[in-house]
Amino acid sequence: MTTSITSLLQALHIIPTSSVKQKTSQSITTTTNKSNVSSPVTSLPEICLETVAQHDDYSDCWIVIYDRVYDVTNFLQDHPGGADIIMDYAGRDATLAFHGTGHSRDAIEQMRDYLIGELPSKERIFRTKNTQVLLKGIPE
Ligand code: HEM
Repeated sequence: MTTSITSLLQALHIIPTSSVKQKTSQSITTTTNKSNVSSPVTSLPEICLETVAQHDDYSDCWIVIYDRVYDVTNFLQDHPGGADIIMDYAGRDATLAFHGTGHSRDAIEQMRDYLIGELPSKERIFRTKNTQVLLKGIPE
């Protein structure tokens, strides 16, 4: 369970993917993470929730997942779960619905194609300084 949460957080670039510390009975070794995860996002434009809310229809649909903003307008018709289910969250935060649906690693990788920005720090829920504290126990 911890492993799958760690993988999800790594794939979403909430925690680093570069290395994974593995505890063995004799020593702690550091190994390279060989999973097929692209390099972390560096800098993204800040987009506030008020702006996201203005993009809430089929011809212009933005959503927020884990404090990152995605323009999914061109993906709606290709979404395997259908356009309507995403439209329920158009212009809003869809993190819990996205996470609750149990998307595959491929789906998480695919999100990158639609990434356009991230929330300003004061509007973030997941990627905050406190999150870093909460994630302290998770291997980097
Ligand atoms: C950029 C955002 C999204 C991407 C790239 C994406 C991608 C995908 C992909 C590739 C699948 C196929 C199964 C899998 O590989 O996991 C899928 C299925 C699904 N997605 Fe999404 N999705 C996105 C957002 C959402 C959101 C916001 C919701 C919910 C509100 C959602 C609900 C679902 C559901 C219910 C399925 C299952 C469809 C089925 O198996 O019948 N998705 N999505």
